[in-house]
Amino acid sequence: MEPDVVIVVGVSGTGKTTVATGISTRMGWTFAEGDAFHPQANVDKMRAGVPLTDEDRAPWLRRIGDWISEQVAEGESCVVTCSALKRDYRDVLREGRPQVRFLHLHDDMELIAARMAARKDHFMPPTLLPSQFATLQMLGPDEPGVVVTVRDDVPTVIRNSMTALGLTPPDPAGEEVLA
Ligand SMILES: Nc1ncnc2c1ncn2[C@@H]1O[C@H](COP(=O)(O)OP(=O)(O)OP(=O)(O)O)[C@@H](O)[C@H]1O
Ligand SMILES: O=C(O)[C@H](O)[C@@H](O)[C@H](O)[C@H](O)CO
Repeated sequence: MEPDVVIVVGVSGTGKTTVATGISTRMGWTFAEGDAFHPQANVDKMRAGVPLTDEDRAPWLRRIGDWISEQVAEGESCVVTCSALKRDYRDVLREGRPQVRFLHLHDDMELIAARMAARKDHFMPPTLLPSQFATLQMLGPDEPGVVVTVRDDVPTVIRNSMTALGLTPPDPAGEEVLA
């Protein structure tokens, strides 16, 4: 069977890591944290409160794409986080990888800013959130995937995301335990 690939996209703080790990656990898929593929210079820049440019993001997107290709080559279904704010970035991730679908987590800036403010030990400062929204191009109806609101609690957002993507956990009893 063809492996499934889900890329969880959206602005910083929208819950990509939280939801992607939830899907990975429930589905038994491999998971990668997109932030781990940033060159150190990108992390330093974001930590200093400076938004990344297209040039900064290019090597990062390539690395994430390479990781996905490795999973597919091994027949592994996978879920990976990557803000992929622009359609061009998502096109890079999809190019040559027909399995890719996007889960775009989204809500208004006020809600996400509050969650970022409460989050500890993360390099991304909440001051960068307005630039994330300014750069964001919403997932288009002609792109593969779904848009899900993140207003609900974590188990509900994970459940809504999986339903929207048509994903059923191999062991349905597992979901209650994890929720
Ligand atoms: N549905 C939710 N309800 C309440 N809090 C949430 C929800 N989803 C995520 N959070 C919290 O919001 C914060 C941001 O979530 P998370 O780190 O998963 O976002 P992210 O999109 O991966 O961020 P980044 O792109 O900056 O790495 C975390 O502290 C997380 O625990
Ligand atoms: O494209 C970007 O501007 C960045 O990559 C960010 O979105 C971060 O990777 C991440 O969200 C940090 O928390």
